[in-house]
Amino acid sequence: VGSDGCISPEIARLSYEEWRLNPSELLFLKELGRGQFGVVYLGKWKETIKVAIKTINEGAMSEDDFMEEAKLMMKLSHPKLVQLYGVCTHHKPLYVVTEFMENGCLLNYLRQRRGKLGRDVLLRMCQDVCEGMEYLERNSFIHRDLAARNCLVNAEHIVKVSDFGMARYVIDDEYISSSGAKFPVKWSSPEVFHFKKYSSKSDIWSFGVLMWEVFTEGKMPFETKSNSEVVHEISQGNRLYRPHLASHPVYKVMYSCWHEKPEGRPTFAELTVTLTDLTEMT
Ligand SMILES: CS(=O)(=O)c1ccc(C(=O)Nc2cccc(-c3cn4ccnc4c(Nc4ccc(C(=O)N5CCOCC5)cc4)n3)c2)cc1
Repeated sequence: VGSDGCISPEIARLSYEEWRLNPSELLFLKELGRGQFGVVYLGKWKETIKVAIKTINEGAMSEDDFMEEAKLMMKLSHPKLVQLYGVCTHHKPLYVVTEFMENGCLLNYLRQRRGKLGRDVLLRMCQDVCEGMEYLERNSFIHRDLAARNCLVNAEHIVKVSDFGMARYVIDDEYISSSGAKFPVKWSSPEVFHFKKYSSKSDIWSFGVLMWEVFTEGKMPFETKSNSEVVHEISQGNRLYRPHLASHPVYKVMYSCWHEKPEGRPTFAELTVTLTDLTEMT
């Protein structure tokens, strides 16, 4: 931890010297929205670099546990992961500073552009997410809340995975308890909504639902059903329908992610190959 109380990685992409995240070097420009932990701002760092600054409301996050994990999270670096630049523990609220993504979250992006995105673009978005997730799988890092709302789109319309692992630090019983209103049941595999047994194979289930979100251009899965009705449906073997924009080969891929047994589902490494083959085919 630096003298200013900030843990900060070297930001290799931006420069070669060690960058220290000093709160006095952060400039808040405008509010981007409200996240799970608090307000998210567009900011500038050292007057030049655009960043996203997530303020962490007191009581919203298990901060000590997060700080421990942050050191590892900063080492995770991949073109399809939203890069964590640093954390400022100098004062309250805590700031989590990441790479800025100009086009906001994937879910809103899909809804804003409904009817305007070709199937090839939708498939490439799924590939972007799959590449980021394959890197996490390779590093034995489980996301725990993969969904279109937790992916972001940059100025080049590249989709990146965000908030990986952050679900572990949320302090909100409605979100933590599998019977809570905010628990992401519609993105959860059976072993997760029954036993909270998280793995890269439960991330695969969520990825299948994310593919469904992409190919329905941002619809809510099981739109008319409550969480408990979804648990019943899935336990009966029922699954999400084929979106109109999804070809049968594309639907086969997302459907393979919803095998009842984790071992019956593909890995992200296998999915990146399958999705690339699909691109060459169509
Ligand atoms: C449950 S969990 O997994 O722990 C968890 C989930 C989510 C969060 C969280 O921070 N969410 C959250 C909420 C708001 C903004 C963010 C958020 C985070 N970011 C990180 C990098 N970039 C961004 C960004 N960019 C945006 C957002 C909105 C716009 C915008 O105004 N647009 C309007 C015009 O069209 C283009 C878009 C533009 C850029 N928004 C993140 C935190 C934790």
